[in-house]
Amino acid sequence: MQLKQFASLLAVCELSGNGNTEIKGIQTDSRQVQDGDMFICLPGHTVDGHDYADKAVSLGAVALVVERKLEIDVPQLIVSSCRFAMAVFSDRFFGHPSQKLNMIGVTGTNGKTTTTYLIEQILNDAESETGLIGTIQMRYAGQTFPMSGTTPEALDLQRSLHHMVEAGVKNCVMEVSSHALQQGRVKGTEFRTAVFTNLTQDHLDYHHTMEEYRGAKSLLFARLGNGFEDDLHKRKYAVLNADDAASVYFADSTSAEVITYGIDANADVRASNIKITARGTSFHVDSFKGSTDVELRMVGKFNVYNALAAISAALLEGIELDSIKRSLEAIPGVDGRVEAVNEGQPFAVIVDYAHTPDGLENVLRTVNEFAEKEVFCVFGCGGDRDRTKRPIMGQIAAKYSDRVFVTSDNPRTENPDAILEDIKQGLIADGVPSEKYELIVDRKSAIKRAIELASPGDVVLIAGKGHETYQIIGTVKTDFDDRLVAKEAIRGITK
Ligand SMILES: CC(=O)N[C@H]1[C@@H](OP(=O)(O)OP(=O)(O)OC[C@H]2O[C@@H](n3ccc(=O)[nH]c3=O)[C@H](O)[C@@H]2O)O[C@H](CO)[C@@H](O)[C@@H]1O[C@H](C)C(=O)N[C@@H](C)C(=O)N[C@H](CCC(=O)O)C(=O)O
Ligand SMILES: Nc1ncnc2c1ncn2[C@@H]1O[C@H](COP(=O)(O)OP(=O)(O)OP(=O)(O)O)[C@@H](O)[C@H]1O
Ligand SMILES: N[C@H](CCC[C@H](N)C(=O)O)C(=O)O
Ligand SMILES: [Mg+2]
Repeated sequence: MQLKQFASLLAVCELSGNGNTEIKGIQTDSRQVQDGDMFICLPGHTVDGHDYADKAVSLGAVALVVERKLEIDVPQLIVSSCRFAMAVFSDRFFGHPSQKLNMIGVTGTNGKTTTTYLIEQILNDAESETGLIGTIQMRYAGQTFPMSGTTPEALDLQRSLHHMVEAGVKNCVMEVSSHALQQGRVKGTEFRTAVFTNLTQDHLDYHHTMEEYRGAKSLLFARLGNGFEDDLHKRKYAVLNADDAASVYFADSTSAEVITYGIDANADVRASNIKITARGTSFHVDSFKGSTDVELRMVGKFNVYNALAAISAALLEGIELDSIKRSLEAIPGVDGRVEAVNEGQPFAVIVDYAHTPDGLENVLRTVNEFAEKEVFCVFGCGGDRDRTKRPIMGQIAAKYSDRVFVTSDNPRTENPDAILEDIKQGLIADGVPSEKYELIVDRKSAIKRAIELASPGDVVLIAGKGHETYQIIGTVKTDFDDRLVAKEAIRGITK
């Protein structure tokens, strides 16, 4: 594609230099630039991409996209927003891939990864080749790719969607984070269905207030378009959680047809007769396409919500309820979500990714349902992230556990002890007796200590890092896997 063709995609775009310059690829990271690339200078939260333009050119960039003209002798497109230009250019360069895929986006504070996994499985079982993008990985057509975050930047996203199209993928189910929505990472991506899981506190470091956070999430629904089509396959849907108050706001934000799911409130897809055991969760579901009973192998009432969201999205794809039921019942669970660690010890050890107040409360309520004796909770909170959730999570841990081991999550560039102190403030405010909790900054020691103190019939919940196989302390990422650390600790006591 030539530079002038990119220029023609925007109303406000000044072309400086040779418009016939051939563009072989697009890059936003100077370190990745190859010969013939166009380099887009993104003004970031920490550094400004404009400062890396020289480096990009020295590595072979033949054109720049900038918000202010740079004194570099190379053709440039001067635009008002490089982020917006990135979305438009990437979508066009890769041939509008989202229009060739059936896109299902899932947003919400908790449950996105789980819900996308359920939808992926149901669609794949129905022989509709499906790609997945989210926190744990990206995968399609038998290949898996690691992810550095939950939702990729527009450029990486459009490139990946293009590869999916080339690989013959038909559907793509992806997690859409509030950061992504706010930063326009999914601008240019056409979704057929947008699914909302729930809205509870998280990310207030970034979105400042719950209203702002909700506003970011609403963009997914607002951008759906109306999809008032005779052709069923072109219609658009908003799948909303009837039991979450934010759904009313999202229903107002969208022109698409709204399908609701829930347990308490009346809904188009509704569960009843929920039974939770240590091995799974069963429920009855009534939907606009019939009724059935489902036996999930995943525990927790929250997983009923995730299953209902997946059932709703799958029914909209025309998949039979019986087939959906079979797929859901076959799913063993999602990596690092209520994952049992079993080395033959006489107590349960559960690793879970709960890293928000609501997530922690849900998982603790769940383990309390099957704990024969005491519940021990090992958890921490991530550094350089929402600080206000820390004392609240401390209070929740103390409320639903018999013993709490406050430790480090990913401290990142914050002082790990200071994070533990923030959590402790919640415990003090609630008058939790000091014998009930310990502050152990080293996560491995905290896990070891909880496992050493556990007695037969107890449950040790290790929350916050789930599938993560690393720990970030400062800017250094080292290998760390809660499941492996727990196994090692169990072997230590059973030797
Ligand atoms: C706040 C935020 O979202 N930050 C993201 C953002 O970083 P940034 O704006 O700070 O970028 P920057 O480092 O200032 O760089 C600006 C530009 O200069 C370029 N650069 C930089 C250095 C260099 O040598 N050469 C160069 O060209 C960069 O490639 C970039 O284009 O753009 C980066 C590149 O895409 C992301 O990696 C980074 O995610 C950071 C690591 C992050 O932690 N993001 C989290 C908060 C996040 O987005 N999380 C959500 C999940 C949340 C949920 O649970 O719901 C997610 O979707 O992952
Ligand atoms: N529907 C739900 N409601 C509340 N909590 C949930 C729900 N589903 C999962 N959880 C809790 O949240 C944790 C994370 O679940 P999951 O990874 O599916 O969420 P996510 O939205 O993808 O998270 P992230 O924002 O990190 O991508 C789980 O380990 C569980 O403790
Ligand atoms: N997607 C979440 C993941 C948090 C996981 C937790 N282990 C942490 O590092 O804080 C976030 O970016 O806030
Ligand atoms: Mg996720």
